[in-house]
Amino acid sequence: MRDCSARSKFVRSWLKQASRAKVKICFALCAAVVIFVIFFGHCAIRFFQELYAMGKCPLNYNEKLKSQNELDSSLDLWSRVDVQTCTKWGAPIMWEGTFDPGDFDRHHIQKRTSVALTVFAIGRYLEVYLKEFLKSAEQYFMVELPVTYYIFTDIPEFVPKVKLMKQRHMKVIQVKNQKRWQDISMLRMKTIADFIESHIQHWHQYIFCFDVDQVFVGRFGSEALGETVGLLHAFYYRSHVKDYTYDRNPESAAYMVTGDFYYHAAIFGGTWQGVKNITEFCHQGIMKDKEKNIEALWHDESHLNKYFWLHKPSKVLSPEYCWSTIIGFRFDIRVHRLLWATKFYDILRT
Ligand SMILES: CC(=O)N[C@H]1[C@@H](OP(=O)(O)OP(=O)(O)OC[C@H]2O[C@@H](n3ccc(=O)[nH]c3=O)[C@H](O)[C@@H]2O)O[C@H](CO)[C@H](O)[C@@H]1O
Ligand SMILES: [Mn+2]
Repeated sequence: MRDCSARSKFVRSWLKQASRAKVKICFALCAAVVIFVIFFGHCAIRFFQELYAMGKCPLNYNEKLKSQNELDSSLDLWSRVDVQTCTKWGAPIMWEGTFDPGDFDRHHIQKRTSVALTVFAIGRYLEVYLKEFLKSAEQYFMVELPVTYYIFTDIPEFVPKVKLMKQRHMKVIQVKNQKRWQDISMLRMKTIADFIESHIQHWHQYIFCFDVDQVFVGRFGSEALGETVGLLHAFYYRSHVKDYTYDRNPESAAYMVTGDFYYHAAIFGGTWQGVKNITEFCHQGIMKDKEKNIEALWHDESHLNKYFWLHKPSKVLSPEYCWSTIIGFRFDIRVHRLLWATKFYDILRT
């Protein structure tokens, strides 16, 4: 009897000690996670984000896209099973490994494709970013094709001289500066729409519109060309749709409840007709908001997201096409094609 009660006493005290040890281990683990998150901040959160699966291409295994465009239907979508390689409406999402760069280049050289690149460098953005942007574009942007850079600036005389390759041209267009950086960013839509009407439609089949605060570091080639082209935002391509930062104000023309992806406005493109539709739509939305004295959460980007929700892009670029090293290493980003430059908002923005 006595033996039995001594044993149960021993077991109880052992259990007590074990549960105390468990509590201590749990506490230590929680503290480690909190310290990791505090010290590595956003990086820690983004590290865990990679574990969140992207959507799935709705085709059967090894099936090709059913596109009228022979190049899209030749894409090897199943060479990348770690990422989403097509959208639910059948547009390709361009990832390293899914396309043959030579096929696209040969096709566009034969079609005599000519590309316009628009970039705005207003105020201090001109001296800080434009030279590196242009120099790197000469190395990596559609190098097999004729390209004209259209540079919109308030101080044309400060545009840097950059040596251009054969078939490459540069034109500088003077525009007014604006009091607020938000207006500089938003007014680009109107300026681009007008310029397509007055000039680009007569000279180029395709146009790509870029932010200036970025640098090309790898091929950004003719595989990116399509009717309308949107870019997956590097910070959100593995986020849940409810975490996308769409405009949530029902009063705004950019208001969205849900969507397909979160697109980054630092790059968009397409045929001149496609980009004219995009930029006119965004400008009209921006003006409707101005009449109500409101502004969408992420300005032109919120309106661009609304456009691509209502009118699906015919091609989507993976975040390889505009990566931010702040996010850190990701297994699915096999090449960097363009990188965000360092942002100096406090000294650059008006
Ligand atoms: C992380 C982040 O905050 N992203 C938002 C921010 O992008 P960004 O922080 O990338 O915006 P940004 O400062 O690069 O401005 C957009 C572009 O407008 C031009 N520019 C702008 C200001 C200026 O004084 N001079 C000039 O030339 C320039 O080409 C620049 O690249 O703002 C955009 C406004 O559309 C979008 O809302 C983006 O989601
Ligand atoms: Mn930018």
